[in-house]
Amino acid sequence: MQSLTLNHRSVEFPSQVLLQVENLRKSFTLHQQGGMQLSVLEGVSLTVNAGECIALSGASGTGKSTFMRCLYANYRVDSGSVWVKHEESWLDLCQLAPHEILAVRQKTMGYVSQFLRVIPRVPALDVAAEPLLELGVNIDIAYNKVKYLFRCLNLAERLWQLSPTTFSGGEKQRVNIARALVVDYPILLLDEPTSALDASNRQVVIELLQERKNQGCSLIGIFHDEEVRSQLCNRELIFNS
Ligand SMILES: Nc1ncnc2c1ncn2[C@@H]1O[C@H](COP(=O)(O)OP(=O)(O)OP(=O)(O)O)[C@@H](O)[C@H]1O
Repeated sequence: MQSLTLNHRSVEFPSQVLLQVENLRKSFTLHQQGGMQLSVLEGVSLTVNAGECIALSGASGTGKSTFMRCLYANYRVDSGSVWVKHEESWLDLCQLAPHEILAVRQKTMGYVSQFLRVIPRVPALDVAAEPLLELGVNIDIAYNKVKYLFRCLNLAERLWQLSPTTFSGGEKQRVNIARALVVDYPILLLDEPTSALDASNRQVVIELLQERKNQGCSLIGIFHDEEVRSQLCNRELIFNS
């Protein structure tokens, strides 16, 4: 067991745990509907160990994406905690200042969103290398790592120096995956990472993610694809309306 004190609270989790969600509650205020409160998460808890893959499952509209956004601290929660093992400390993401959240995102928690945000004129190589460069990694090392991932993901070499603005959905998705895998994050959040891919590229992504799992990375994701779920996931967290 590891015991640390932070934010006036002592937390203790077994050493294999990387993420601990406690009693998370999130509601939305619908301002356009007379300030009506929509309660989406009503006390969700989850423990994730190193090397585990958890699928967030359940019908449409039950709160899977909302939960993911809370895990990445995109949403302010009503109550509850998201404890993350960041370097050797336990931090509650729900209590952190913006610059501390940024540090967790840079080193500990990667996120593969469904859609790549692209900037015209920035080449795919730079888009994918950016998270490593922000960590101060030498540019040649960063480019080599991205090139390795692009090759694994069958992204045609003629595209590497082009901005992904005009790429197909599947090409953009592979750039996005390379961008998330370029850093060895201990935790990866995945929002339908293979939704735009054909079967052979999907299999490549499954294998790359399996490799990360074997190295001890925790994966938490929304995987509508049954093939991805069956090959990767150890457990499901089922959301109900
Ligand atoms: N920013 C928001 N403001 C108001 N309501 C929201 C907001 N985001 C989500 N909701 C509502 O919260 C509920 C859960 O949405 P969420 O996107 O988390 O579901 P989901 O399980 O991911 O659905 P799907 O599988 O269709 O993507 C829905 O009723 C949705 O309308």
